[in-house]
Amino acid sequence: MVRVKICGVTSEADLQAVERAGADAVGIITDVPVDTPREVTVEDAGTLAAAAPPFLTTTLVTMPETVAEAIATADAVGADAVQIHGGFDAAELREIREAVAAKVIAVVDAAAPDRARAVAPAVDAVLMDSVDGAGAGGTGETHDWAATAEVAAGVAAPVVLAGGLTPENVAEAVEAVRPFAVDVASGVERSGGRKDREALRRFVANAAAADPGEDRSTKPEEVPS
Ligand SMILES: O=C(O)c1ccccc1NCC(=O)[C@H](O)[C@H](O)COP(=O)(O)O
Repeated sequence: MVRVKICGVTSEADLQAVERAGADAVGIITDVPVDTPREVTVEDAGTLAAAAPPFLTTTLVTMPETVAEAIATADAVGADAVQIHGGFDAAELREIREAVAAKVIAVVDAAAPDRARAVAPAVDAVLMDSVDGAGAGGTGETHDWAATAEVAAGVAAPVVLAGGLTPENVAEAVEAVRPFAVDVASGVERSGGRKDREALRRFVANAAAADPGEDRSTKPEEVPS
């Protein structure tokens, strides 16, 4: 069953709505050098992460300039996972992963899928996204799902599909890519940074309906090169 992460929650009311809609994970965005209505302060990110109900995985989404900054922000927020935007190489991501008490998710520009193959062994998951020139997400743009499907089938790490997903296209995306999880920010909003309850419910239901229930919780030990 494909997992669902809802990204860019800015209030406790939306956090509860995400959980009630049946999502598996929630993204809390802080310390990003771009203008987005989904960003909260580091302090508020920590408060939101602490307020999440049990069994809803909290994910810090951030764009650090250095390894030290990534570790400091992860420690300050205390989320279950940390999603790292930026051009960190495998060694740097491994250093972050060894230092933080959280799963590490590397964001990869879907237009440059070779980086996914390079960093996958160093992280807990790879998130293939349609990023902007600064490496930020939340663009609302889809990308080449066939190329991302090749990544999902070919790397050992779980692959998360993001970029331009909506309640209307998520089923087609799941069928095309067969990802471990799907992730959405702008596609389930009523206005910037505020989630739409009905869109959340339809997104989760449509993603689940598209998944045949095949077990992708583990990857084969041998993967094609
Ligand atoms: O959503 C943002 O505004 C954002 C800004 C800076 C860094 C990351 C950001 N979002 C990260 C996510 O995980 C989004 O869910 C992902 O990029 C998909 O966004 P969308 O295309 O709007 O569904």
